[in-house]
Amino acid sequence: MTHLLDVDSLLELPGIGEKISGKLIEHFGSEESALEVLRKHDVASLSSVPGISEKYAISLIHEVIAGEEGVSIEEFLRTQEAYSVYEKIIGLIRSYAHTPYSRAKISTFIPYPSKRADRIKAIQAEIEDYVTLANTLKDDAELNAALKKVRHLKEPSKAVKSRDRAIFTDSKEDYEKLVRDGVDRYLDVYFIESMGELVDIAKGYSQPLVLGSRFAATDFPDDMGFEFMEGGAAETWWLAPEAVIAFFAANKEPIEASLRAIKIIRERSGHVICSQLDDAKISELSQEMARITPEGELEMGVDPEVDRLKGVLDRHGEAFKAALKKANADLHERMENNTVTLKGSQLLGMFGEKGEAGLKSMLEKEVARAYSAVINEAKESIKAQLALKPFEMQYVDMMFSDDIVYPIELNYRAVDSFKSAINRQLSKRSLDLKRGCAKRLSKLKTACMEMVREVLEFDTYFAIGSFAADYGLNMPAISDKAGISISSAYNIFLRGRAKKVEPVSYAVGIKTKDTKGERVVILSGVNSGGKTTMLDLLAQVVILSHMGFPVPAESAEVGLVDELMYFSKSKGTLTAGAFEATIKSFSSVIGKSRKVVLVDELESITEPGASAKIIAGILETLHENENSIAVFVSHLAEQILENTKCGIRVDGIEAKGLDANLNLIVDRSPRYNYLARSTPELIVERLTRASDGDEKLFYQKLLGKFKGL
Ligand SMILES: Nc1ncnc2c1ncn2[C@@H]1O[C@H](COP(=O)(O)OP(=O)(O)OP(=O)(O)O)[C@@H](O)[C@H]1O
Repeated sequence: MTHLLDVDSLLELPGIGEKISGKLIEHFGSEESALEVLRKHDVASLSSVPGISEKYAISLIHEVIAGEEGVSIEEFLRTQEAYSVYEKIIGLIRSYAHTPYSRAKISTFIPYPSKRADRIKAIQAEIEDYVTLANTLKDDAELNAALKKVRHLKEPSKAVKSRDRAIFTDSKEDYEKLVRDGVDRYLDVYFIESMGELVDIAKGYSQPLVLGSRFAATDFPDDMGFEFMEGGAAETWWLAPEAVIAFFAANKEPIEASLRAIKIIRERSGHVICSQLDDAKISELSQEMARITPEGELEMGVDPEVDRLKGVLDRHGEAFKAALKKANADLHERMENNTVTLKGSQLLGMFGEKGEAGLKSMLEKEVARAYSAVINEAKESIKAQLALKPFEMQYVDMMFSDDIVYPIELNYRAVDSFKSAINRQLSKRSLDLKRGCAKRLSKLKTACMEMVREVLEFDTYFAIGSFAADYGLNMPAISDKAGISISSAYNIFLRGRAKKVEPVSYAVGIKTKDTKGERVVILSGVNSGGKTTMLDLLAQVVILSHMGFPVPAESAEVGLVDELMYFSKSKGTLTAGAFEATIKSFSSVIGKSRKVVLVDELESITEPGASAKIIAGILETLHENENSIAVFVSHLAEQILENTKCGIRVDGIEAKGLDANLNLIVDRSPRYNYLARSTPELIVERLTRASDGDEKLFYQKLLGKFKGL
């Protein structure tokens, strides 16, 4: 078995060839990152690689575990039925997980053999805490809703590049660092070698930033607006705060959901989670996250000035249009109501030397008052509507012509200057605020990623705890010698299938007040009594307890083994070839290894006489192995016992009678040392009670035969 810690190439791992290795490296970026995913047993990430199914990802992780722990799932679950029971249990637990990550991770829990009793006990201790926790929190709707939104954090896939800002550097080192940190995804970054080159390219940007001191002393044209900064020292949060914020913005939902989940878990259960982030850090991170939108912008309400400027940009068009419309209407109305009275001399002046010009200037004076009044009203309304500051009003002033024009129109150049001025203010103020935000967030990135990982890990254990709490499971006592004893137990697969599940008690290989700890037993009983259900239950108990999980019993003791063999009922008499194959598969019971063997009605593989001999032989072999226990369900107990001399116990599930609805009343717990017969008598009694007339008389006659009448 290959341990991952000793491996530096994926190809050294079993199950990974050139093709898969290539896919993993391409997807995770490097061989080391791919190995890290395997080391973390992260099935969800593995199965997100195109071409890798979840089933294959799970089997790869099982290989990894086999290498790390020196155990393998196939060595424990030795038959297909044993594996099916394991898979069904895992399926049930998976339905309690809230995230694809934890759902997949649950499939990495496996049963351990007896040599890993330490591991089993360690898992037991951990799971027990989560069962207690789940009893408090499993139905907490808020917590469940929050957990559903948690997923691994990812680097943002798309970046919006600034068109105004760019970084120029003459240092190859600085340039490479900027590219490495992903700053070039958000701002253009240039490596420049000459001043001429710098000036040429920088012309295209309104906020060029030069890193390094080489060009600082140079005289540049004033209007280029260069900002200079020492290279090396500049951090990403300052140079491109959007690069830092983008990560948190893209992951806003899972981060905020994790924060909510942590708060609920801490407040409502006191469970220790994410100890590296105390309550103060959690609130700091929550506050920072509340400041940014999923698009990486500042949330409304963070800064009133940014909100005002954004409001101006959003609403200025409408405000200008409305003010202009009103100004024209007002001017029209004022002039409608205006009459101009001319004195006689003014009237005569019209025909004098200055003629029309004199009249126009006289009328202008009359209109000017009304014009300036409506223009002033328009400006005031724009100022009030957009909450403009005095210096911003300069641009508004320039929008209206001093000369009277009708209809009044806006000077669109002035409108553009106004918009640019507002935009400049907004980007400067946002940049300052984003830098503050990015500075604080950049310090929290590692802790934040760790936090989300822990919450996902929490959900895995919380799902196991919730499953155990929901099914009322209890931790079994673990012992050394092969054996199982369960009391008030029930088969978890019956839930939802049987109307009312009756708890059962049973023991094999462990001494109780009714048994001597016999290790090999035949379980006989009425049809539909619950024998198969009992075998399934025993398999569940063996698997769950070897995983370190609680079992479906009020109390249980389980002796650790190394293998589980479960053979289910064969569907009818087999062909000679299939019969041979089945007998061969039973040769695996040979050997002294510690094992639990469960077999359901092996007799149906061939005719009863031959079956009884074969079963007797197998039971004898198992009886010789001190380290194994076996339960064989069979209707041939008497014939089997005739074929062997070794002391095999026979237990029975017995029908006690018929209930008011003529259904069999079965005591589902096997009676020890009791050969339960199939109960044709009860069937005949049922027919008697359910019929009348001649038919009833006929059944009564048959019943009489049973009663010796
Ligand atoms: N403890 C129990 N509580 C409630 N219902 C049960 C219980 N055990 C078994 N049953 C129900 O009884 C029915 C028969 O069970 P099962 O198939 O295990 O019987 P069986 O003895 O193996 O029958 P057969 O001899 O016909 O194979 C099933 O429908 C099962 O759901």
